[in-house]
Amino acid sequence: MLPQLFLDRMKQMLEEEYPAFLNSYEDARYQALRINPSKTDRNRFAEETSFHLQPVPWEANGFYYEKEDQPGKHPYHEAGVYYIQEPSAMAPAAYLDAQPGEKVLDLCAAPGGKSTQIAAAMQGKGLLVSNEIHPARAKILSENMERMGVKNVMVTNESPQTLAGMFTEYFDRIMVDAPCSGEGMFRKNEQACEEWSPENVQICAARQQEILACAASMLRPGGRMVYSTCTFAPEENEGTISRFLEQHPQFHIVPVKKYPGMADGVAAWTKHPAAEIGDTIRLFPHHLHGEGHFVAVLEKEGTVSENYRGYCANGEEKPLAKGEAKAYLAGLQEFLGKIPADDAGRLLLFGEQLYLMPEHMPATRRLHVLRPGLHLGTVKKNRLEPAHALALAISPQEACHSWNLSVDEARAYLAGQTFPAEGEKGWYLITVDGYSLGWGKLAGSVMKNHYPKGLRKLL
Ligand SMILES: C[S@@+](CC[C@H](N)C(=O)[O-])C[C@H]1O[C@@H](n2cnc3c(N)ncnc32)[C@H](O)[C@@H]1O
Repeated sequence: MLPQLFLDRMKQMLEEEYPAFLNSYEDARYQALRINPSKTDRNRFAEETSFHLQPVPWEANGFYYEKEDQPGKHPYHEAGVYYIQEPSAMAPAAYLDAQPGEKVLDLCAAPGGKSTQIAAAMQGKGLLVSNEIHPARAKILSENMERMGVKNVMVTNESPQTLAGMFTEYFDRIMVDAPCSGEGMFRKNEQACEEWSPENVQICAARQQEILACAASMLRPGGRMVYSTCTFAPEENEGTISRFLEQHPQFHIVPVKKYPGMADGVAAWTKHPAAEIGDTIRLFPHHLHGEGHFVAVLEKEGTVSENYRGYCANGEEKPLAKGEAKAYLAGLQEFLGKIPADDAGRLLLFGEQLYLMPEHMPATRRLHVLRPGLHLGTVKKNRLEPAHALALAISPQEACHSWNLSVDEARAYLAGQTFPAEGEKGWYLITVDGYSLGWGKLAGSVMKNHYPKGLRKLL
């Protein structure tokens, strides 16, 4: 049941459009997935798959699918070939327009829809800091980054305030997908509906102001910040952005291309609207194929020189010294083919865990870091055991040995089964139709299953 006070306010806001808005709650919701370009080519995938895909206009890798397709139950999902994401929720990261080689922060990142989308745009180059304040959600975020095979991400579990104390004018781009009252997700998420109240809208708006102030100080001059919510409440959208611009005059709203069905932010819905508030974007379910969302693209005045670095109180993390790294590089060669020279100089030992750091990764001390780059392996009795994350980040050509499975065989592998196999003994990258899934270890004609126990499932 939709809250009456919410409906009253929507009626006041939408006037003659209100019946169409209300009717949209009768329709089935649109479902979509985003193809992972580090694993497959979107055009080839769209042609070859049995899923019924139709493009999402605002995200090149985004496709609507039909209910019967059930992409979440296919082994390709576990292989990170795609990420299931609400179509409107693909708009903010598309507008962030992150580039390979940049330093990007996703401040409110769990479960990782926007972070995995930003990572795709960065093509493994540069530094992505994906942060989530809630520990349990940060863990899910970290697992999703792993599944999508992201190499250049540092996953942190911090408050925006702690990060703002560490980084000053450091990031080229920042995504603020703020916690909000979730009105746009009422159809998807009944809990959001039950927790809604006018008081909570006010609480969310105040929190958004604090988060945005932290983000503002971490963005470099000339940098881009995207603010988004999944609520219709003007206080949290036009209101939050207008107040932010009043307090941060060095920022302005960037006018961006709007796709058919996207509407303008509305000045009349807030008391002291910023001059260009109409350049923000409203997504309504009665105008386009997706749920309710709001997006504002902001830029900070100024320019920086080419070798600009920004300030990080921690400085850069130091990699393992050449001599020490040598033994680990030798260990890696038991399951990885060649290691590029650039990568060999960025190894990091975190307890018994070996990582490949993103370029210029901040030092991890005084930060809660769940993933300082790509997890390569675990040191066990002077040997190196390959990490699950590594399997998902490489192609069969990069592994010493690989073993391909059909979709049905992959289902059995994901459930934890071993299978008969012949070949040289050792570690094998297990793939489904050529897409990496995990590791197996061949000994005595049996491929032992090394798919992580915590992730095993019956699809
Ligand atoms: C809309 S969700 C993020 C969704 C995510 N960007 C995605 O695309 O998958 C907002 C996130 O903000 C987090 N959050 C809650 N309170 C916060 C705060 N005070 N500061 C920063 N983040 C907060 C929530 O835990 C939640 O994960």
